[in-house]
This record gives sequence, C-alpha cells and structure tokens, in this order.
Amino acid sequence: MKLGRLNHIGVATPSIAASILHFHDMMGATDISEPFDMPEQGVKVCFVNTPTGSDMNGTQIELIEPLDENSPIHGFLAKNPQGGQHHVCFEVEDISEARAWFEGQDKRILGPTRIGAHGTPIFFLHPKDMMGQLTEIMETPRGEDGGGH
Ligand SMILES: CC[C@@H](C(=O)O)C(=O)SCCNC(=O)CCNC(=O)[C@H](O)C(C)(C)COP(=O)(O)OP(=O)(O)OC[C@H]1O[C@@H](n2cnc3c(N)ncnc32)[C@H](O)[C@@H]1OP(=O)(O)O
Ligand SMILES: [Co+2]
Repeated sequence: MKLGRLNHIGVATPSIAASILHFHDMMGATDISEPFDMPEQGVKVCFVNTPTGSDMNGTQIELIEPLDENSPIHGFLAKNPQGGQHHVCFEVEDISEARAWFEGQDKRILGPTRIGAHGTPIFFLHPKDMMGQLTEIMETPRGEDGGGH
C-alpha cells in the first residue's frame, strides 16, 4: 500500500451556512463550493478549497452537516456540539488493493466501499485502529495522477 495525497480534512458542523461564513469572512477563503446533499452518506457537503501548489492540487476542508438523526456524524456532534475535525482522507491508486491491505492488518473497515463526494470509491477505517483518527481512503480521481479534487 502506497500512501497518496492528503485529499481532504473532514470537519463536522451543525451548520454549513455558519461554517461557510467562518471560512470566508474569518479565514479569507475565496474558493468555496455550493453545498449539496449526499443522502446515501447521510450528510450535506461543502468544499473549502485551499490554494493550489506547484502540483496544482490543493487540499480541501470538507464541511459535513448531518441530514438527520441517522447520519454517521450525529453521535460526533452530540459529543461535540460546536463541531470540529472529524476525519482525514488519503488518496490511494487502487481502492481494492488498499482495502485488502488494511483487512490483512486486521483494521476494522466501516461498511462497504462506496462512491464518495469526489466521484471515486471510498471506505472508512475505525478511529480506534488508526491512532485515534477516523480515516477515509479514497481512490485518486482518474487523470489527476496523485491527487487533488
Ligand atoms: C461527504 C461524503 C464522504 C466523502 O466522500 O468524503 C464523507 O466523508 S462522509 C463522512 C461521514 N461518514 C462517516 O463518518 C462514515 C464512517 N463513520 C462511522 O461509521 C461512525 O461515525 C463511527 C466512526 C463508527 C463512529 O460511530 P459513533 O456511533 O458516532 O460513535 P461511537 O460511540 O461508536 O464511537 C466509538 C469510539 O470512537 C470515537 N470516535 C467516534 N467518532 C470519531 C471520530 N470522528 N474521530 C475520532 N474518534 C471518534 C468515539 O469517541 C468512541 O470512543 P470512546 O468514547 O473512547 O469509546
Ligand atoms: Co470525507
């Protein structure tokens, strides 16, 4: 398994609208996507794009707000009502190979591989098996050779 780019940091929030204001007005973010719903993941999503580097791929902040009480981030927000850093997402070249690698290391994989917000397959690893960090593994979008969005 070869580690790819840090694609995004997932930040849970009780209000994407309030978080957009924070990143725009307080942090000076100039490239923020329109929020959109992902009912199959139980979240509303919005990307805050950081400036691109020489490789033309900036890391994103992925704002996520629960769509309802069945959302996988409902419990996290119950414990952290203000929201906060929720997960990190690393890219890999081959999602099946990565899944087999982590399974072979006895890491708990949370649910099936599914299509994520960037249109490529993703899966999640339990934070208790990953040094306390909920970890999302995402296949690099084709044509981007190493990352980005
Ligand atoms: C936008 C789409 C997509 C993308 O394309 O990028 C996404 O990112 S969707 C993001 C939301 N989806 C997910 O998070 C799916 C995977 N998550 C889960 O299956 C669950 O959230 C969870 C990780 C199993 C947690 O479930 P929950 O019921 O909320 O908590 P538990 O009480 O079972 O937690 C057990 C234990 O783990 C600690 N914990 C929970 N969440 C986190 C976290 N985000 N980071 C670090 N640690 C976490 C929790 O505190 C418990 O610890 P103890 O209290 O010590 O037992
Ligand atoms: Co994510």
